[in-house]
Amino acid sequence: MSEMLKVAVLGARGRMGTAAVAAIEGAPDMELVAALGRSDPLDTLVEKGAQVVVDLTVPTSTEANVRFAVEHGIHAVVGTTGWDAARLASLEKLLAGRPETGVLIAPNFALGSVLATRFAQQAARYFDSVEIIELHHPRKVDAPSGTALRTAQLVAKARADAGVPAAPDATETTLVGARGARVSGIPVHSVRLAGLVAHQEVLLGSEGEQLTIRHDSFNHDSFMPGVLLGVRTVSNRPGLTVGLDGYLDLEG
Ligand SMILES: NC(=O)C1=CN([C@@H]2O[C@H](COP(=O)(O)OP(=O)(O)OC[C@H]3O[C@@H](n4cnc5c(N)ncnc54)[C@H](O)[C@@H]3O)[C@@H](O)[C@H]2O)C=CC1
Ligand SMILES: O=C(O)C1=N[C@H](C(=O)O)C[C@H](O)C1
Repeated sequence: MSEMLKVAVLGARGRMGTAAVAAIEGAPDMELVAALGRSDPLDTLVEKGAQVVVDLTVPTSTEANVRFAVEHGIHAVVGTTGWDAARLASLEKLLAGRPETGVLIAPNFALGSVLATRFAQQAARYFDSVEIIELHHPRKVDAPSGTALRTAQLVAKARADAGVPAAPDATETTLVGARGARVSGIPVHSVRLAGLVAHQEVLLGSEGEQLTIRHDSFNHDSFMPGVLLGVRTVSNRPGLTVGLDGYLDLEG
């Protein structure tokens, strides 16, 4: 029998962390060696011999956690938001000195969400206008969501690559924020509403028609197959991968 993969979770008592701990404990090929909260020392990862760490913490903690893991040769699967271009570039530099270590930064682990973003990329060039609405529970600490940021960046790139002109918009706003925030030129609107979990709509419009690409996560279990896929794959993918789509065959 092959050896169990030793996995640790950071942010283990949060919404995602709690679900990840249960998923890892239920996986026949994994052993949960540490489940750490905010005040637990990162040295525990080394003491417990973690091979893969799953970071599900907060944007202000995640970079230091991942850097610690990489510096100690531990692969990292990261769901936490807050990884802007500067942080990613700095992490890539660190990984260059650790060529055997893999890091996955996944803005969204739900397969449906990954597919929805891919479909939006594919559709982006065919419509005059694109806007994104992301809707989440009110305890979410950041806005816009990491998923919306990535979707907007990929949609904008697809439109730029195809030479699509900027969306028509003659509006003169009388209140700041009325047209959402611009991410790579794409308007992104954030809704925070009691009862919601994680949802996103990409609205694509042209004269006389609209395409809506919507994904809904109704609970945190929706993210767990992606987390487990990340944990199983990361050690075979040295360097930095951004987006779970990097571990999936979506071309077929
Ligand atoms: N990639 C994905 O599919 C998903 C990503 N997320 C993201 O994951 C992150 C966590 O989300 P939630 O679980 O909803 O938040 P949460 O607030 O329920 O949990 C975060 C936990 O991390 C702990 N924490 C903070 N700093 C820490 C540190 N240095 N070490 C260990 N633990 C620490 C907090 O005490 C808290 O228990 C957010 O950035 C969220 O946007 C959430 C859902 C899905
Ligand atoms: O905080 C959340 O809940 C979520 N965060 C991620 C994001 O910001 O995109 C993923 C998902 O939307 C849930």
